[in-house]
Parts: sequence; structure tokens; C-alpha cells
Amino acid sequence: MSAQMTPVRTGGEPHLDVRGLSVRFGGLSALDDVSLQVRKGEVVGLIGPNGAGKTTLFNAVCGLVRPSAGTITVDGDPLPGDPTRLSARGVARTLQGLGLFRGLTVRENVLAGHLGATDPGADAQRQLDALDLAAHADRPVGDLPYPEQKKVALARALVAQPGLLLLDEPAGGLGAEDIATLGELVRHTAGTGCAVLLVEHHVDFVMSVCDRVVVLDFGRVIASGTPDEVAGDPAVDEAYLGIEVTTR
Ligand SMILES: Nc1ncnc2c1ncn2[C@@H]1O[C@H](COP(=O)(O)OP(=O)(O)OP(=O)(O)O)[C@@H](O)[C@H]1O
Repeated sequence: MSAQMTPVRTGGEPHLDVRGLSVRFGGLSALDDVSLQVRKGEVVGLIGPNGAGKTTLFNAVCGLVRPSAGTITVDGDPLPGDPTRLSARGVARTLQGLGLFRGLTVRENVLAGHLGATDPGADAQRQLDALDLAAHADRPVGDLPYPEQKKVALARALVAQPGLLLLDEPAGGLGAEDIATLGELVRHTAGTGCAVLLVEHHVDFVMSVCDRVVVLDFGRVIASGTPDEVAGDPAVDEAYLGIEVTTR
């Protein structure tokens, strides 16, 4: 399916609505006229080769890079240019690395995702319970095995019950069993009405967990559709999977 034929899912207006987004770094066009939408309850995967522009798109949504063109709205309103105000707008993000405060406990790390809340302790406890982290709550986060630390990063993103969750390579470094658990968590989160956009290199995970997939290459959307549609797109095979396609 071509980028121009992006299907519009039923189920309401887009929660995240990116339109005509372009980002330039000097002479380099990192994103070129990119549009994508994520509705509440929907999981959208953003894939593409290294350097395709995935992280730049996340950074633009978070106000960390300034677009040269285009608009980004959440629930119909532009996002604040100040990244520190994203949480108040219901936007949460996990990072490619864990981005945890290694000197702090699990609970303190989760609380860090909820600064300014009226009852952060109760919300943090709820999130710790939900992700089976309560038994580790008062341990230094660095003492936990890597998959558990990934869960802490997710708990920190979810503690404020965001309306939009941006997941940056959530499956990275996880084994098959933990990836399956992560998939359930992501689907459960979307089931609560959260709009989820995830960047991921683990294609099987993306194809199993996402409602729709958007493929970037050299900063442009080259394909978009359901996992099956995208998996069967020759342009994706050629650009992303490195398979040379001779017939179109
Ligand atoms: N701050 C920056 N200054 C200059 N160029 C940048 C900057 N950030 C990203 N780029 C360039 O923009 C392009 C897109 O990079 P980006 O990190 O968004 O790609 P990506 O798809 O996330 O790649 P990866 O899968 O390797 O994380 C690349 O060519 C990259 O080198």
C-alpha cells in the first residue's frame, strides 16, 4: 500500500496527528513531509532502516527538535514547545536506552514520571502492582535484571496515565519470553484508550503488536497500512529488509 493510500481507521479523530512534518539538520533532510496519525486505543509502529528519521520524529513530537514545516497536534491542540510540559499534556515517552536513575530505587524512578501529581505515591504503587514490580519497589533499580529495568522504564512512562505513549525500541535487548510479555502490556495499555506509537527494529514484534505500521526511509513515508499490507509491500522489502526487488 502506498503512503498516499493510508487507511483511516474508524474509532474517532486522531489523538496524535502529525501533518506534513519536515525536519532539517543543516543540509540534511531528516524528515520530509511526513504525516501519520494515531487514534486512541491504537498501536502504530514506526519502522525503517537506521537513519530513516524515526527518533527525529519522536524528538519533534517531544519538542526536542524544531520542525521546518508541518504541524503536530495531540487531541486537536498543538503541543507545547517546552518538553518539560509534555507530561501535563498526557504525553509520555520511553528512551532507546533505559534512561533510569541508577542511584534511585524502583519506586523513586517510577515517581519521577509523576512529578507534580496530587497523590503520586498511590499512583506509583498502582503502577508497580500492575507491572509486577511491587516486590522490588525499594531496591536500587540498578540491581534488577535488564528486562525488569525495562519494565521500570515502562512503569515510569505509564504512571501518569498518558493519553499518548511513545515507545522507543521497547523490545531491544529482551528475549522471546519478555518480548511476549511486553506485547501483552502494550496491547493492554492501548486497551485502556491510550494511543501508542512505537519505534522498533524487532519486526516480528511490530507485526504482532501493531494495528498499523508506518515505514520511513530517508525521512519519507514509503508505506503505511496494516502489518500484512506493509509486509507484502515490495518497497518495504527493498528499503527496509534489504531485498532487491526487480519486478513491481
Ligand atoms: N542532532 C542531529 N544533528 C544532525 N543530524 C542528525 C541529528 N539527529 C539525527 N540526525 C540525522 O538525521 C537522520 C535521521 O536520524 P534518526 O536518528 O532520526 O534516524 P533513526 O531512524 O532513528 O535511526 P536509528 O534506527 O539508527 O535510531 C540521520 O541521518 C541522522 O544522522
